[in-house]
Amino acid sequence: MAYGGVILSNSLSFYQKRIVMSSRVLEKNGGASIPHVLSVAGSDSGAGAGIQADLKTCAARGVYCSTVITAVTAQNTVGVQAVHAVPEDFVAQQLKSVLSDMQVDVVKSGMLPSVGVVKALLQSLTEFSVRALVVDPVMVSTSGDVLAGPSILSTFREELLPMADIVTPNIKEASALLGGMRLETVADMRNAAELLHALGPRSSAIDKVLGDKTVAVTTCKYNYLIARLQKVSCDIHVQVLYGCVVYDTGFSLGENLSQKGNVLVKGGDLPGSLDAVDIFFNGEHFYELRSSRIKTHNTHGTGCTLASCIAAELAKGSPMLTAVRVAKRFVETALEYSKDILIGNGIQGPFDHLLRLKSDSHSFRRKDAFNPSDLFLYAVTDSGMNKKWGRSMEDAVAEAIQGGATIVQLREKDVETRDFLETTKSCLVVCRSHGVPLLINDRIDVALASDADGVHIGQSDMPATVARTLLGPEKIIGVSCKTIEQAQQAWIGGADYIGCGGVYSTNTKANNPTIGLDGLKTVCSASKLPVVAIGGINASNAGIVMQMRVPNLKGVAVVSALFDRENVLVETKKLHALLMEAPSKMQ
Ligand SMILES: Nc1ncnc2c1ncn2[C@@H]1O[C@H](COP(=O)(O)OP(=O)(O)OP(=O)(O)O)[C@@H](O)[C@H]1O
Ligand SMILES: Cc1ncc(CO)c(N)n1
Ligand SMILES: [Mg+2]
Repeated sequence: MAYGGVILSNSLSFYQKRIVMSSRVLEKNGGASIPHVLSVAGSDSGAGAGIQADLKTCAARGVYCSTVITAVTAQNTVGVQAVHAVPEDFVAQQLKSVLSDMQVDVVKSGMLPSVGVVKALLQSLTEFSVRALVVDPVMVSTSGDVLAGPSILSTFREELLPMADIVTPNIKEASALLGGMRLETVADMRNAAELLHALGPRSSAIDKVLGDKTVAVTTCKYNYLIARLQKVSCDIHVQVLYGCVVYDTGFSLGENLSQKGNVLVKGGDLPGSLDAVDIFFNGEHFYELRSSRIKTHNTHGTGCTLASCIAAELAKGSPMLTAVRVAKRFVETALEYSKDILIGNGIQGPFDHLLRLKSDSHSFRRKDAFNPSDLFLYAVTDSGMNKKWGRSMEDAVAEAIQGGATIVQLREKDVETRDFLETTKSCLVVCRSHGVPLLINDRIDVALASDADGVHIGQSDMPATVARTLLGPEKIIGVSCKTIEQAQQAWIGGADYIGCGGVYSTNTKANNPTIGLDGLKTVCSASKLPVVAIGGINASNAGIVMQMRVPNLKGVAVVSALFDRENVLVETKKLHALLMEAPSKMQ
């Protein structure tokens, strides 16, 4: 059938232009388009909810997030102390700045403190097309403070909800939107979801469409498609724009887009419920989404997080129900991870979106990035030796530390990766409980996976600069160097120390030319990094190495002299005592 395909509303032609424009930009920069959520919300100074939660959620989900700030709140774990609404025209200005320049996939709204701000948002959505609108109808914080007053209700109901692809009220908000209806059970929540759907999402957009006899435009469709409605004769058909090519889907409006709106009534605050139950209703089916209720006080911002995660998943191309399920799981995981963290003195703390702050991985962490005096007695393990003497790696490490080792490196050339990772994790527990850093030889992947303190790499491993990029600024990187040039490269690459040797010949490294005491002296004198001497060092020659008193030499690294012995504890103690006695620059 004929559908003309040429009659475009202003917004669609704008969008078309933008597709063309952005493909030009992509061509020019050789870049790729990335999923993008625009969060239109309030700032929470405590950073658990609002804009800050949205930024962290999108970062955690791998989606870019731009922000339009509607209000600045003075807020903490106790409550909301003050609210400063951003002037409406300034909200409009921020919307224009972002939407006129960036290709936003999904808009997520949170705190909209006044009717004027809602109108500014609605106005921009008619000017700039996006694929979806997620509305979190924020009204009252869990602490009971009002973030958007009752005067907003009719605008929410009549103008914002109808534009939404999904609306995510909590129990109190659903009740307020439905004129104070009581919500006390899951059955009440279902009822509310149905009523809100009837009120709601997308319906008036469609009314507007039907009222407009020439052309109808809807702003979104998933999976990177933009849907467009067009009135042709008496039929309304849905057309889909993919890139700049127009397809007619053959669906008529009634069967398709009228089902588009979705409601999620969140039950985080449902009294007396053992599970955290949310009700999802898409106009056709109800889904009861359940997860176990995490016992924690750290739930501030769950609502904002859930909505921005839904937005992030939609931006990546997920269908709605999948996005909602992923988002619920994301909140549950973050709450479980953060249930014991302590931030603030109030009754409802924030949680950790990036799953990085937990105290047990930090309690014995080095405070400073790297302390060169840790190189004093450097124990390097060897699984062959431990096997020979019938002890586990964990026991060997524990004995070395008890004997005075100040840093440990796991040097395991012949173990399976899976076993190595498990061993590393157990050794980390031992090392952390003594505040001793644990490094991994060569295996950056194992260091990352186990969250060890760093790596020691050789000249044939990855360059220090690549290791630094992979490991980030906080991890320790040591590099084996024999020459001044290599030491210089290690410094440029962002290493923390160098291992210099072999000073004496050794069995632990085949075909490794020794550089002798002279070579060690030469490299140490030129090095900009602290140095640990390595290679054939034992109780009989450690004193000689140390008494050289060369600059930057901070300690000795030992393999066989500690681990190719029957009693690691005794040997380490012996070497430690010897090093302590020596009049050297090392300490
Ligand atoms: N203790 C909990 N354990 C597991 N999930 C929870 C818990 N509390 C809330 N949730 C989930 O978090 C999401 C947000 O729900 P909630 O009803 O708390 O929203 P909200 O009140 O708008 O949040 P807030 O105002 O704190 O930002 C829902 O999916 C809910 O089921
Ligand atoms: C700014 C802001 N937005 C949303 C909420 C709801 O949690 C909050 N407490 N603060
Ligand atoms: Mg809540």
